[in-house]
Amino acid sequence: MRTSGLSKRFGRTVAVAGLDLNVPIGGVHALLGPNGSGKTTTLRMLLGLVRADEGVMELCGVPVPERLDQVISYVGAIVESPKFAPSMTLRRNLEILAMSIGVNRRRVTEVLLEVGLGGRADTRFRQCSLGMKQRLAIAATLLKEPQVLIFDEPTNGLDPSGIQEIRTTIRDIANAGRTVLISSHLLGEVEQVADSVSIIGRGRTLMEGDLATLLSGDRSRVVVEVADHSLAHEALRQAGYAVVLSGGRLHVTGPGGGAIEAGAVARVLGGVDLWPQHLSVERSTLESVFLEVTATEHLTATQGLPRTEAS
Ligand SMILES: Nc1ncnc2c1ncn2[C@@H]1O[C@H](COP(=O)(O)OP(=O)(O)OP(=O)(O)O)[C@@H](O)[C@H]1O
Repeated sequence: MRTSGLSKRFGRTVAVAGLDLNVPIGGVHALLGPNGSGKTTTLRMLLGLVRADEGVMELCGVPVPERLDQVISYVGAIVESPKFAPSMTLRRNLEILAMSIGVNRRRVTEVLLEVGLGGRADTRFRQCSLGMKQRLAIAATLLKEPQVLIFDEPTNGLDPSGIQEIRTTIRDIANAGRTVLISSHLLGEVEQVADSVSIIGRGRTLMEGDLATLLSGDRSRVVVEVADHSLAHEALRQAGYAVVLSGGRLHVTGPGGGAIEAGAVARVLGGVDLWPQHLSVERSTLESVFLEVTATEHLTATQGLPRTEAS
């Protein structure tokens, strides 16, 4: 899946602003962004539910929406809550759906097993927990044996055990060789389930890549506390570091987010006669990467700053 320069406005609201997205084949890819950053609109455009103003998109290797009809049967999606009959069992709900889309009834048992509902097939829909209902929705998308699954905020509104169930289900689907694209604003959830991630903010891609690489040692940062933030900030910036002030401390990352060494940071500060009261190295978590890239975005947007900085 791919988008390039994808844009969409709703009246005066810019929902998606030149979004470039590359979703690898296989595994779980997460579109991660704050509320209103354009995740749902992007998924809806990929599925032909909303028309893009500009840009190009590819789904399963073909341009969409132009040739969506050729690939839509390879794609299963949940972008809004599907409707099921409350008084019918899970199996019956899926059987009716299977008949309506020309899928053999035998497939119903398979998909129930795939989402871990094999033992609950005869439970009525209205007696199910929210987590089970969401797994049924996922089972419905699997009926056609799609290569690609697209789930918008799949754990929205679920309790911790429901979230855990969906996470396991999504992992199982990806482990079976399918590509799963999910949107989420929940960092912890994404960190536990995704293989790769696109961090988006205000309709644009801020960072994208393999999760393990994003969190690797190269992206660790040095946290320092000094008497004069402005002087330290300027000296570090001139030495090529990116600096964000947070919680009264400077968070320093290497040029372009590259490798950073605490000793080198201390030398720069010593060069302007600043001796840190605190200096530590922090390994990256998805939360720290997310805060770093979205802080840059916020500062750039609100203060017109040309690069990662705060004072
Ligand atoms: N149909 C619409 N009409 C008008 N504005 C819309 C419409 N759909 C989305 N928007 C606006 O576009 C922006 C992006 O919304 P979108 O739902 O794509 O973001 P999101 O990242 O999915 O957010 P959330 O996590 O809250 O679902 C928001 O400002 C939203 O209010």
